[in-house]
Amino acid sequence: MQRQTLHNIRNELAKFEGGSVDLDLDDETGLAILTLNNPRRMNSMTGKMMVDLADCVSELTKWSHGKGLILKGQGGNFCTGGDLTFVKKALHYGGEMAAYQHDTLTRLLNLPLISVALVQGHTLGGGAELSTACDYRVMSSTAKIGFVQMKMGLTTAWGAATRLTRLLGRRKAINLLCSAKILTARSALSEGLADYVIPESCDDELQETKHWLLTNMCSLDPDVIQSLKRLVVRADLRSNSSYAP
Ligand SMILES: CCC(=O)SCCNC(=O)CCNC(=O)[C@H](O)C(C)(C)COP(=O)(O)OP(=O)(O)OC[C@H]1O[C@@H](n2cnc3c(N)ncnc32)[C@H](O)[C@@H]1OP(=O)(O)O
Repeated sequence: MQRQTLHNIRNELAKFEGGSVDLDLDDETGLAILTLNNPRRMNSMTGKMMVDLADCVSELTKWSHGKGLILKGQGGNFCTGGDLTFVKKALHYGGEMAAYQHDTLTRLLNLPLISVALVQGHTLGGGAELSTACDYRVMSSTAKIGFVQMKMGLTTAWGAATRLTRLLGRRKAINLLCSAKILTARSALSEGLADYVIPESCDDELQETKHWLLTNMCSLDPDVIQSLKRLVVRADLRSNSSYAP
């Protein structure tokens, strides 16, 4: 989509206030923490949060010290999708909102950083979609995740149908999207949607996720990691060139 069009959508979305998306860069570890911050509404996303997220992703593209990124929610839940108060007011703007989120989440997934969604508490609808815009999903043992949009008569709108199909294959993607079932962390792990379930005994899940990322994927220099991720993105785009965007 044209940058000018995205710019116009951005100006409209910014009018729907509430919450924020906050970015913390740590040059020493090379890890960035991206936090969805609307905890009274379970970190569901307002228009302003969509704009914040787009800005954070743009800032991350310029971060030369970066190796990894953890996307999380504030206060024990990841995200319950679109903020329904905002979504109801912006129903006439659904197509534009979807295009804007699609652009942001594609840029997020293709960042030259290894990204992990720390899935805690409720992760529903658009929240489940957001989690698929990361390379990996680490889940709290009590977390639940579900693509529940169809219960509201909606399809996924933030690109998850494409990303889930790439991640799990057609059969599993269709099943998760068309059943709207809500998976426990254990079921998500066995389906291949989650990559690691944090042990119940853990008392600092963010620290555990940082450790998992640093030891498994981010032990090399930032230059090497960023180059490898770019190669993987290029290979993925080439092998999926027949997909609609
Ligand atoms: C883009 C399209 C989409 O994302 S479609 C999917 C939209 N999301 C949903 O349908 C989830 C809606 N929320 C729920 O079903 C429940 O809140 C769930 C997550 C099951 C939690 O239930 P429970 O533990 O009883 O908490 P609760 O309902 O009292 O919620 C606490 C406060 O959070 C709010 N909240 C939660 N999710 C949203 C949301 N998506 N948009 C706006 N507000 C949300 C609730 O309204 C509640 O607020 P309040 O305390 O009543 O002021």
